[in-house]
Amino acid sequence: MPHSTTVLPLWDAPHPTGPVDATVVVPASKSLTNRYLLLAAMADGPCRVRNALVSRDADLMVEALRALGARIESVIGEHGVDLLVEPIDQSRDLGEVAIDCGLAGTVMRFVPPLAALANGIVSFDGDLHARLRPMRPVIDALKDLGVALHESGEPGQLPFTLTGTGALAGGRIELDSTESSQFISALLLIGARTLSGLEIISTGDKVPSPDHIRMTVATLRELGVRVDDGTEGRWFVSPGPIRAFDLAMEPDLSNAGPFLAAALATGGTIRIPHWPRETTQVGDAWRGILARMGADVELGEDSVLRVTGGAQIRGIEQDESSELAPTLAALCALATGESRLTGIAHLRGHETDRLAALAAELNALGGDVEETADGLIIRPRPLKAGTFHSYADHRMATAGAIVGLAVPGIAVEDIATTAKTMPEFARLWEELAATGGTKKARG
Ligand SMILES: O=C(O)C1=C[C@@H](OP(=O)(O)O)[C@@H](O)[C@H](O)C1
Ligand SMILES: C=C(OP(=O)(O)O)C(=O)O
Repeated sequence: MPHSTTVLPLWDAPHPTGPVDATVVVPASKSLTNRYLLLAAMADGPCRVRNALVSRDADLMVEALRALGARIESVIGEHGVDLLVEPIDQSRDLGEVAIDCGLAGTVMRFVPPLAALANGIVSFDGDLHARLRPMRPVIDALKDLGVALHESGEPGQLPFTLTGTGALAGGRIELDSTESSQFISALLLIGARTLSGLEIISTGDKVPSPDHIRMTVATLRELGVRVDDGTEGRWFVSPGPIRAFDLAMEPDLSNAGPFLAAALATGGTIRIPHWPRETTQVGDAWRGILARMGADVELGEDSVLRVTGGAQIRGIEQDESSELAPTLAALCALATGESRLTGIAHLRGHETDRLAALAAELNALGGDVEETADGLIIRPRPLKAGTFHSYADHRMATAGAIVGLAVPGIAVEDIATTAKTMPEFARLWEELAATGGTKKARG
């Protein structure tokens, strides 16, 4: 998809004149917050989601669940915002409700199966870019489960309307999840609330972002749901209650990525407190990735992750970097050797076609980025000043900010798009950059 022709504001990416040295408190995980919110709406009692993410995607989830009858109240908690959730009463007649999915994959994929369990006529739509994101496997799975669903836009995409009858029988669903792990997660999340449970079979060659499916399974098990994932490409969720909970959300380790990248891009040090010692978040992979790229990485007893960049950034070969890929690609463009990112063909169906967008933007600045069938080959070249377009994609905007640390004169279009998962990004980034010294920056 070409970048927007609408004139969007430009943000002068901060270009520190020396190494940064900062501690950054990263807001809560989108993937965890939106999973726990959805599960709270189906739980067997009131729940508390502590230190919840407050961002566009999380707000859209809250509004979607409220539209389906959940009562959600926001209170100030010990470490941030806590959300108190009273579950949905499936027998209550909702009438007709409309749900705005924005550009949130977790809302557009996870909420329709929940709506099928509620009692009402529920329509779904989202941003213009959202209408391009694949939805076919969720739509077909719901139809296979007997849900009346009318596609009112392009086939297999938003918008559509379904009629929930307050119950789903369950059964066996086959679906091709090559384009997103969220199709499988969406069904796993509601499986326990169907009458006979759900058997989910993945028919595609591979399931992308497998860490996110493991996160879904772990979250369900934590709340007492029985999930059999013993056979590759098959899951069975037993019917049963979802236990009410009171749990705190971890910081978003994927969103920690751009800040950690700043240590490498400037040869400085970044500390991220509250780094979980055990986690299902894909972002924990930063520790290994950044060490392989030449950084000193240490997770202290105090749960602070400290990353210090070296004199150079090493190129890397990385498979299945999932939502980490845009951040990684920006860092690879600043490296001294070639990088190959593989196993990320499905990024073409993310907020934008990320493979095309990254290649276009880095090459426009003088880079040498080649799109392959399933990823990117990035050969470092000296980059020049210019505009980095965001394509309504928060991770494109943060990739532009990373390039701006090393290259003077980068203007990032629509930095506000980072509100999808981190509304405070520009402020935190400016504070981080201000810790740079006065020596001339590399690049
Ligand atoms: O389930 C989730 O929370 C997510 C799954 C992944 O989606 P894909 O499988 O489409 O990559 C990831 O990229 C997205 O940011 C969040
Ligand atoms: C792919 C992403 O988001 P979504 O949850 O909208 O799929 C992402 O945040 O990188």
